[in-house]
Amino acid sequence: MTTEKLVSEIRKKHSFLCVGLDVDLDKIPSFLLNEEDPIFSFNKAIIDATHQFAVAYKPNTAFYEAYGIQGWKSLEKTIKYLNENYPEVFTIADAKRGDIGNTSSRYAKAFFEDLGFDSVTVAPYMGKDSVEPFLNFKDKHTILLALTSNEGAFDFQTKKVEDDEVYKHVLKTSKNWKNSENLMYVIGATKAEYLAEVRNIVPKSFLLVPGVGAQGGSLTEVCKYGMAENIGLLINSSRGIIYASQEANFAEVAAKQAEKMQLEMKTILDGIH
Ligand SMILES: O=c1ccn([C@@H]2O[C@H](COP(=O)(O)O)[C@@H](O)[C@H]2O)c(=O)[nH]1
Repeated sequence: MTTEKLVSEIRKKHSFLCVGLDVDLDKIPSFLLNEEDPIFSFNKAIIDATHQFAVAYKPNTAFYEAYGIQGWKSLEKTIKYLNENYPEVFTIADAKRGDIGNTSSRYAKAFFEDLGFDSVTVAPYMGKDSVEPFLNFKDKHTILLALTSNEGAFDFQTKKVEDDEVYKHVLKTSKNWKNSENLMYVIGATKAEYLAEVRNIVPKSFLLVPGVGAQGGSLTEVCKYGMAENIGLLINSSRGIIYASQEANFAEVAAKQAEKMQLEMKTILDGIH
């Protein structure tokens, strides 16, 4: 998907909500465990109920890999279902990959060509040659971890090297890589106070912002400091939406939560036009 199409969907739906599909068989309603593929059945119900309020879906691959080959099959079915039934939504494989170039090119092929995701999250730690193979794919997006939502982000990402914090080096250096127009960045919602500085470096880039809801980040604060002219934000909520209820009406309750966030987003978008 092109960035222009993503922006147009955001404007059409008045939403920059990304729903995280982090499926844990211990947390889904127990009656679904009788289904042939409980993970896919859960995802399908969540997607069908929430798609009008969301512009993106983000399965975190860990939650699928944890169930072996069956989990990977559920992931394949989920992305196929999204691409066939809701081609207008932006899809993110939250896989946090990155390796020597030869290996990264295989990761890129797996997520972009074989599975058909629009984007994948990548760790910047191994540098340019580990990321550029992902950037070669037209209309596919590489979402680089810059300043993550967890406490451990302060171990390295905010440490100063040659007068700049490491996350700023990630932003500044990656801007010069080949096909850098295909880059987006992860900035945690719990680090909203850093967003003004982030925007000084990457004024137009899309930011994937996890950490609202269960991790305590604030949607309003993220928008205050992080919103760009082209909106430039995808705000993710996983547990806060998909596990809002474990009862028979779980999808309906998830939709209510998604709608609540979408309405907050609409109010913010209306306020800036
Ligand atoms: O900095 C980061 C990067 C990725 N994540 C992932 O996003 C979701 C958040 O889930 P919630 O349930 O809404 O807290 C999850 O898949 C994380 O692995 C992140 O939280 N922070």
